[in-house]
Amino acid sequence: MANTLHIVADENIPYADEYFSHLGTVKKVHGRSLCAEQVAQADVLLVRSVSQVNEALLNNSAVKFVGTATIGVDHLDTAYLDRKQISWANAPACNAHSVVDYVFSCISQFAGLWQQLLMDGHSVGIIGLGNVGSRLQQRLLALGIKTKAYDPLLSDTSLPLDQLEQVLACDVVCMHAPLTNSGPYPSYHMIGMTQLQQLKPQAVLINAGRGAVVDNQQLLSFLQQRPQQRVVLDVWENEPQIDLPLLPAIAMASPHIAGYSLDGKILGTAMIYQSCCKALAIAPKPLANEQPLIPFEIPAHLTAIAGLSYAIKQVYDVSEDDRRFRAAMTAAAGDAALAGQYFDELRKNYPERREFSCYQITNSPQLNQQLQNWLGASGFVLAAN
Ligand SMILES: NC(=O)C1=CN([C@@H]2O[C@H](COP(=O)(O)OP(=O)(O)OC[C@H]3O[C@@H](n4cnc5c(N)ncnc54)[C@H](O)[C@@H]3O)[C@@H](O)[C@H]2O)C=CC1
Ligand SMILES: O=C(O)C(=O)[C@H](O)COP(=O)(O)O
Repeated sequence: MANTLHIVADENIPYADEYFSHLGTVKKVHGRSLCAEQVAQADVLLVRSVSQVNEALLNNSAVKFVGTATIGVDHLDTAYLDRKQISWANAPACNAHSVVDYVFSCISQFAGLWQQLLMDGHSVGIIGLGNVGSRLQQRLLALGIKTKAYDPLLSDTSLPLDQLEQVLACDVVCMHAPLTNSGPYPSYHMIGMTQLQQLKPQAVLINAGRGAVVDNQQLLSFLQQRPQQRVVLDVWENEPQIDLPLLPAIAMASPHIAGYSLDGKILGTAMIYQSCCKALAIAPKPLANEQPLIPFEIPAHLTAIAGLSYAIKQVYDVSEDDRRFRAAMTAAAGDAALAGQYFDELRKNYPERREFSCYQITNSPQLNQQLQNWLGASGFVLAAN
């Protein structure tokens, strides 16, 4: 079967040619406007979260494998795919550390927040303790920060789980639940006015899961009543045409890029390549992806908290995402279609961002012990003494 497949791939899947071209022809498409005609002749379909993969798209095609280079699968009608015996795969955890880096960068944006979490016993609540939530929890616990976690679908975890009310009462509340509309705990609009009112007034709410897990209209009403509440949104209802009046009320805003580290994206491609080869019984070709560590220094005079914030902001400053996003939305001047176009363009042209684990702090032996410990716990690589 090798070299004969018709592969249709979202143009925003990095290294699709490098991975897939030995299997056949790779045709690039615009993911958001993908239509049935474009997949009619395809054997393999490779998508991102912006393509709805369902009966309407695949009914007249011979697609045998669908791969999504993402963690989330809410854009796939997996029941349909299973019924039609079309193999499919996502890329679990591919960009999970990227999302955790995003949360760390957000925490660094709020003056005094690291101090409160690291020194004053403040806590982080996590909604959805899967691949992202559990990695976030591990890094926070390694820093000595208290966490609470709500995940009603997990029965087996070594750490105790909490009620939603307890998680909402934390000082930082991070949402990492997938978007689901069915089952015993559908997440669609699970955070509405009632839950928002349970937040502490000084708390920070971060949604880096899926937009519609938070009811955006109720969020806007809530923020009109409580404008000082700090809310971070990476994901929005009805992307790319977000509710523009909500934006000024949001403390830190980004266009669904929490998982957009280069490392997470490449891993997503590699994972669906492996799954595709397995599903079609093709031997995968070995592809080296070893990247050297990036050397990085921290001014040795900094206190531990200042040093941690410095390191995070130097390698990934989410306020730059916020600035670009607001500028683009302002330039759209209330034109919803244009705003949607700019939202997608920001994502398509996202600057290269590497994960914390790609950076080696070369002068770490000269830093104070507390800072060394915190940098290591945050995911940075420390140079040997
Ligand atoms: N903003 C971004 O760029 C990114 C967003 N995501 C989103 O984050 C979500 C989570 O990613 P992973 O942790 O890798 O997924 P996962 O599938 O490993 O874990 C999700 C966890 O959420 C739990 N969950 C399901 N419904 C819930 C509910 N109603 N309340 C609380 N918990 C619930 C599940 O039991 C599971 O443990 C993805 O589904 C995706 O939608 C993922 C990557 C990047
Ligand atoms: O992996 C996921 O799930 C995500 O949310 C991705 O970061 C989404 O990226 P796109 O597929 O929308 O480019």
